Parts: sequence; structure tokens; C-alpha cells
Amino acid sequence: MLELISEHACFGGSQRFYRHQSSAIGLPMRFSVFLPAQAASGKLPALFYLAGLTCNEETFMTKGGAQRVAARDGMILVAPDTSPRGAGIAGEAQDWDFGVGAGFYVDATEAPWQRHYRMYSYILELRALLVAQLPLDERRVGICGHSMGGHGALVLALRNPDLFRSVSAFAPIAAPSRCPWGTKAFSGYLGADESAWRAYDASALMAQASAPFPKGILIDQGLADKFLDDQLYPEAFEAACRHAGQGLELRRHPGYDHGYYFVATFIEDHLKFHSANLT
Ligand SMILES: N[C@@H](CCC(=O)N[C@@H](CSC=O)C(=O)NCC(=O)O)C(=O)O
Repeated sequence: MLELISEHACFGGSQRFYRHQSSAIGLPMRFSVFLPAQAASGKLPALFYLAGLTCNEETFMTKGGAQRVAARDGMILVAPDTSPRGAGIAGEAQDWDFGVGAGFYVDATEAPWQRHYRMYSYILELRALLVAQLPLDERRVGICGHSMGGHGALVLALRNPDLFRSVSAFAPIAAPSRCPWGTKAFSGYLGADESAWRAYDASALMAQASAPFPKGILIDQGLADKFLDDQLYPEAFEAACRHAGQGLELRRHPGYDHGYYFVATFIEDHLKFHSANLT
């Protein structure tokens, strides 16, 4: 059951915040939805947006500047939280890049995380729930994300191209098995056996895929991003796409950093990309 926490008129539509009991997580979870006015008269395409480290279900809706375009083009926006909250694990909020706000969109297998830190399954649960309860067109759902959320979006789409028919990302952690954020998260959530990491590494998944997105993938990357050299590795994903024959538009933008001014600058292009792909 969805509990509506708050609702705000926004560009002729409705910005909503919900809470529900997640079976994947085993705890209450929050998410936000923007419903454009067109949702009153039928099912619409939807875009899931996965946010990055330290973010929550509010970040994208308040900083991304996406609602104006979504209202114009008739697209539903969905922004989940980035981790369980209140799991009661000692030290879970101690680090900003692991634990609370840093679920990494994986299903943890290691104690003490494996009971609640199941964000991969949670996103699939939320998709099914919203298709059943809100006017999302099940055949027209895309996914996008930023940084940790860009990693999540690529992985969820590559593993479920029938559920997420269109995918894009902003500054994704594109090869988490080889960067400090990813190795910390994967060691903690998935354990030391690196073969288990491949299921959550977009570059590794793409290298073994057979071009699942015929209309291409869109990635934007700022060249003044302080995390670019150590954490993101877009060139690894680019090489994997080339190997797989997967079309990729990887746009490199001089002067743009890692933050939401960058996301807000290019979000309209992403919504247009998904609208065109989901038609
Ligand atoms: N606290 C960190 C910075 C954290 C940060 O930059 N988070 C990014 C996502 S990074 C990868 O997932 C973010 O989106 N933050 C929200 C925002 O409003 O910018 C530090 O000290 O560097």
C-alpha cells in the first residue's frame, strides 16, 4: 500500500512523496513521483531516476529541474531513495560512500547487510508496484541515473532490457569493480570474490551483451568532474559498447563538474532521448 506523505502542484501536474513497506528491503521506503497533468487521461511513459551517493528521494526533484520538460512532454518521473534507512546496523551512517545513502543498487550477500540492503531487487519491486498503482505504461519505462545512480541505471537496464527499454546516465560509475567507491561497496556488500561483482558492473555486463538497446545509450560526462579520473571510467564502458556493437553517445562537456548544475543543464536532452526511444 502506498502512503501519500505530501503533494505539491507543479507545472500543472503533481509532485508527490510516498512511503510504503518494501518486501525486498523489509523496511519502510520513500520515493517521489512527478505526475504530469496528462496522467489524468491515460497511461504515460515513465522515467526512473536513480540518484547518487548521499542523496535521497527528494534530491532529483528539487535540483534536477526535470518537471518542466516532463510536464510538457507527458512523462512520469520516479525517484527512489538511495538505500534503506533505519536498518539498525552499527556504523551504517558512518561513511558517506557506504551504508546509508550508498546502497549501490546491489542485493547484498554479506552480513550484516544482506537482510535489508537489497536495492537492486527494490528498484524492480518499485517498478512493479507503480505500474500496478499509478498510470505508468508498463511497455514504456526508461531508467536514468547520476554517478552511483548512473551505475545503477546501466546495470538495471542491462540486466532487464525488457523492463527498462531505454537507458541514459550522468557521470556514471561505469566500471565499479576497478574504482575505490565500487571496490569498497562491492567488498562490503558482496564479499571478496570478485566474480560476484560482475553482475553489478556495467562495463563487464556490456562486454558480454549483444547490443540490447538498438536505439542507443546516452551518457553525459563533465570534464571538470573531480571524480572523473579515479572513480568513473566512462572510457571502459565506451570500449565495452564498441566491443558489443552497442550504440553509445558519450558526450564530454568541458567545464562541467559532478554536481546538479551539470545534471540540470542536460536533463532536457535525457527526457527527450527517453521520450523518443519509448515511443
Ligand atoms: N560528500 C561528498 C560528495 C558527495 C557527492 O558529491 N554526492 C553526489 C553523488 S556522488 C556519486 O554517487 C551528489 O549527487 N550529491 C548531491 C548534490 O546535491 O550534489 C564529498 O565530500 O566529496
